[in-house]
Amino acid sequence: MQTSLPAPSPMYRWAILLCVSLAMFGNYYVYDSLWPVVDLLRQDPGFSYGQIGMLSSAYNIAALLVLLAGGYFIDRFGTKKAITLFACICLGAAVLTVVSSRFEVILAGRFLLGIGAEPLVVAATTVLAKWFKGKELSFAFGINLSISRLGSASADWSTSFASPLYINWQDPLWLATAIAGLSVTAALLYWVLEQRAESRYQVGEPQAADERIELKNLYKFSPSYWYIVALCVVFYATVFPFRSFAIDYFQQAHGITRETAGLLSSLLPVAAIILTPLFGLWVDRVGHRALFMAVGSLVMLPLFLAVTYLPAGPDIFLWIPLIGSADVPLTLFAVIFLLGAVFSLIPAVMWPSVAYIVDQRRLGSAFALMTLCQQLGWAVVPLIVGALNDRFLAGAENPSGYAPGMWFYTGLAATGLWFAYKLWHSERGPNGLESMHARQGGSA
Ligand SMILES: C[C@H](NC(=O)[C@@H](N)CCCCN)C(=O)O
Repeated sequence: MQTSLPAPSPMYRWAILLCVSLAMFGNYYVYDSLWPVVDLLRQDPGFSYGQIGMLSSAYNIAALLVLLAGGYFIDRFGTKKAITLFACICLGAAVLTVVSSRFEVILAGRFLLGIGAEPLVVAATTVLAKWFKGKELSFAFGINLSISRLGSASADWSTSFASPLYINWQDPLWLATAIAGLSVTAALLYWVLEQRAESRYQVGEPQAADERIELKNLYKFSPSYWYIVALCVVFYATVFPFRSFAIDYFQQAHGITRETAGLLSSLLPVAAIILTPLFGLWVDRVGHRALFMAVGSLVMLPLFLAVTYLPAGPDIFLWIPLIGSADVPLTLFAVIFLLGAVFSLIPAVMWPSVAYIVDQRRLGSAFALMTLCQQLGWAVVPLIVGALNDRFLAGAENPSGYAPGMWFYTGLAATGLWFAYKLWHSERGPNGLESMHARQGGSA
């Protein structure tokens, strides 16, 4: 066992965080770069909405197929090789998506992106857990997530800052390909830093050479892990699909314009960019991770019914610097702002919590399994909500037709609250997740 090496300096750890976050920025940018060219894809290659839907699903199907193997690869071959390989796959996917107008080629590009991008998220989370556990893990994860979400937001904003490219569908995707190149560069820099650290510093928990974990034990986890996974599934199965339907919902059910609806909806990632690291910093200081997750779930619980049944209230002036401004109904603003706060709080606490309850050697597998379960919920819920909206004839003439979908989201949020409570209940002891925070060294 190597225990005599010093711990890395804070500067070194933040350099690692920066490289990994830049790789994630590119990852999120490439994923979201397709949505602003949807209308151009419909005009020139002439794709249908059904085909666009397939481009979206191809990513999730690929992720479902590859995640467990991806987690194994990370734990078996290490994060240096994993991050670099997955970033290269994302770059290959970006190229494949842009080189041809043939639907099958673009579909293959999005499928390949699912193979690289989701395991890249898992590998990045594993790196942060290794380098920051017991220090400022939630804060570091929050910074990483903010930079990732900035990638998503930048893809949306590229319609403004790169507007000359939007004369055809390919040029914006070439920009995305260049940004995927930045991801690969950041991954290689991370490799160099990690390699250098191996001979100089003790990073993470010391491991004996013969401590390699057996494949059959790789996916055996405690009940607390499964409570976190269950919360993850219902949380993302609520927030991601709600976000997909939000702009249309605001237009149809609340009679606001597309521009205002878009601005309102963008409040969610914008709030997350700002608040996620702050919540991370807070939870690192005070611990009580399970309690924070329960509070987040509780805040989320009434939001979908509030947006359905509360009066719209007076208009307030919403201004997002560099993006735009509009008058928005107070109730919608309050609901989206609170949802944005929950979208910052729960991820900032939930993902790092796994690092405190799972053995470091199995973290890649643990994150991969959690992400796989997340994909399932995220894939199924939009189908259910879409079917409910169709069944109850939701639309501008019948806004109450959206209510069953909103009740469904509320049911999911209640289920999330239940799992957060179960987690809190099982982690209350002196060695539980509740008592771990940075000042204590944060180790289990
Ligand atoms: C950290 C978490 N990541 C995920 O949920 C990923 N599986 C999905 C990434 C989506 C890429 N646009 C998050 O983003 O909250």
